[in-house]
Amino acid sequence: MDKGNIILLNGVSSSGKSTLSKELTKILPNYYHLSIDDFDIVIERMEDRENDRLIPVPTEYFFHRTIAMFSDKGVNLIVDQILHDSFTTEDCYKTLKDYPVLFVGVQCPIEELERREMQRGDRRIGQGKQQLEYVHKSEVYDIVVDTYKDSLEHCAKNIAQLIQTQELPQKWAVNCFVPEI
Ligand SMILES: Nc1ncnc2c1ncn2[C@@H]1O[C@H](COP(=O)(O)OP(=O)(O)OP(=O)(O)O)[C@@H](O)[C@H]1O
Repeated sequence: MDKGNIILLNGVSSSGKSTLSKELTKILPNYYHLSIDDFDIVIERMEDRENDRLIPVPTEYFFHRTIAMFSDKGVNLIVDQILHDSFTTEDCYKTLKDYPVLFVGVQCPIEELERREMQRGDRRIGQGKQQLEYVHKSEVYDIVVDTYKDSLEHCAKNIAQLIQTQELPQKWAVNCFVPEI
C-alpha cells in the first residue's frame, strides 16, 4: 500500500494555517485535516493541571507519530503545526523523514499577525512575532505562501496544484534543517 501524502503547513500562531487547511480540504476532498490544536485539546482533557498531574511527554511526540500512522494506512493528510523549537523540529523530521511530505511555509507580516491576535482575543499579542525568532529561520520549503499578500483561495490553489501535478518522493527530501541527523 502506498503511503498517504502529508501536506505539512508550518507557520507561527495566527499566520492562518488552520483557515488555509480548511480551504485546502475543499479543493482536495481526498485529504483530511489534522491539527496540533486537536491534540492539545485531548491532552488538556486528560491532564489535571490544577493539581499538576501532567503527561510528561510533549504533545508533538504523539502528533508526529499519529501523522505517520495515518500515512502508513494510505490516508492523505493536511497537517498544521508550529515547528517552534529544536525538539519539535527534530522530532518531526526524524519521525517523518521516510514519508512523502510537501513542506509548506505559511507566512504573514507581523503587523497583520498582531491585528489577528487582537481580533481573536484568545492569543497573546506578540505571540506570533516571538515565535518568528525560531520559525522560518532555517527551513527549506517546497512552497511558501503569504496569507496576507495573497487571497486564501490563491494560496490553497498553488499548494493544491503542486500536489496534483507532481508525485511526491516517498522520502521527505528536506534539505536537512536538522544537521546532526
Ligand atoms: N487569509 C486571512 N485573511 C484574514 N484573516 C485571516 C486569514 N487567515 C486567517 N485569518 C484569521 O486569523 C485568525 C487566525 O487564523 P488561524 O486559526 O487559521 O491561524 P493559525 O495559524 O492556525 O493559528 P494558531 O496556530 O494560533 O492556531 C483567525 O481569526 C482567522 O479568521
